[in-house]
Amino acid sequence: MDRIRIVGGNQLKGAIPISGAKNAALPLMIASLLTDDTLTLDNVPHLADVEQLIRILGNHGVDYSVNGRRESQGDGYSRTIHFTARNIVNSTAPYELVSKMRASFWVIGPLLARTGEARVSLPGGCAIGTRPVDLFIDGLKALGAEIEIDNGYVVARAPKGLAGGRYAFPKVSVGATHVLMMAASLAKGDTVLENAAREPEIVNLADCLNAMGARISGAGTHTITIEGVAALSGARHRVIPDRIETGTYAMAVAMTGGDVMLEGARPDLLENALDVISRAGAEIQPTNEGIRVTRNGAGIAPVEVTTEPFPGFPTDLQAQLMGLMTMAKGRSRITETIFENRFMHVQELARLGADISLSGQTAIVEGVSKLKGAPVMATDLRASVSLVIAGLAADGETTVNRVYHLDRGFERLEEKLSRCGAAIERISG
Ligand SMILES: CC(=O)N[C@H]1[C@@H](OP(=O)(O)OP(=O)(O)OC[C@H]2O[C@@H](n3ccc(=O)[nH]c3=O)[C@H](O)[C@@H]2O)O[C@H](CO)[C@@H](O)[C@@H]1O
Ligand SMILES: C=C(OP(=O)(O)O)C(=O)O
Repeated sequence: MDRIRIVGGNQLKGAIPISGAKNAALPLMIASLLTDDTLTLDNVPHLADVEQLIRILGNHGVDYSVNGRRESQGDGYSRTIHFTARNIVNSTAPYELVSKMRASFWVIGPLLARTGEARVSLPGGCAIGTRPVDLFIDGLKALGAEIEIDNGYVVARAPKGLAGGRYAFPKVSVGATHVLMMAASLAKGDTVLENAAREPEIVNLADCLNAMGARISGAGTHTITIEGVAALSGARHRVIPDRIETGTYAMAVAMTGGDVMLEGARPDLLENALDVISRAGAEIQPTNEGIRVTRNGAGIAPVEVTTEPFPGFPTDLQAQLMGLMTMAKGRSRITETIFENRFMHVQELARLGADISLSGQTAIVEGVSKLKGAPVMATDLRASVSLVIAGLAADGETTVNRVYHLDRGFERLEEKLSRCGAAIERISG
């Protein structure tokens, strides 16, 4: 199993290219199930989750080629992939595939809309929380689907097709908003989604669906309206830059000090997080090339932050912020409101010398003047990169184990950081 070895203490200086967003690429790839035409996606990141979803879509009959070839592009960076679902050969998504990646549950919307039936395994819980699917079920029922749970599978049927409807989410859900937007695009009549998620990835998907012929308005606001159409066509669409990767590297620079250009990053995708990072003492400068992050001289200032749906501070940056705050000059408070169990990095950060206590859903971080390298274990995707951030500033050597978590969502992390002067390497095997 691969590990990441870091010797802390180097400042970061240089440029980091920001990859296409994992959380935008996944729903866009799933949208290819909605048409028998080719959907071409540019800027698809080279990540374990993307490779896994390619396998899952293949099970339903989606063929793909990468820049005209079936294999990945040599350099391993974000690439163009063509997806074609000429026929849906299988509307069952089995447990073995769905359990490996939660977002694969989202195939339920397009499969049901296109074929009138879908049998998708319940994804089960995951390290960060129980993550139920009740909102997907209630939302699809509002579009006329008949749904039952059978043997661990959600079995959804709409023999005469889906019909437009109104659904008000009792709680904001990114995944359920993606799924209902896709399903409603092929329903008969109009759909209104209230209290919809407003994340940039929702807007990216709506733009792509509209390019395929859908009629969606209001994406990015609380209320999304979808006029159903009889069929969707192919399109070419670009995956937005990864705002979580952007925020992660900005925090890494805030942690080590230095001067890094985050190439291709879009400040409008993470205003709240950038504000927090500048309150912590880093200088954030949007430019034509991306976002320049610098921190010279002054130390890290403590902050009080609560995670919220977009445009609030993202839960996917909570662990990284905690890594940064371990060395702040004072006490920080970080409250997690999205997932009930997203604090597993606390124990691992403590192994590096961090002083963190938990009070319910709030972590109280007393900044320390020094961290000391140690072997640590990644427990989930964002937790793993919080350990990298801490390791970059810790004295001596930190080894991050279970790097497969990191590979789900960070393209060539060790290469991007070592090019900026970090002493970081992957140890294979
Ligand atoms: C692949 C992807 O894009 N993943 C992101 C997506 O996950 P995901 O789409 O799974 O997250 P949701 O927005 O759905 O979850 C938000 C909250 O709603 C709850 N919930 C959700 C659905 C449901 O049917 N019932 C229910 O109770 C969840 O357990 C959670 O507490 O948004 C999360 C919140 O920004 C991010 O952390 C994830 O990185
Ligand atoms: C939690 C995440 O992903 P997923 O929803 O796929 O678990 C994430 O990207 O941080």
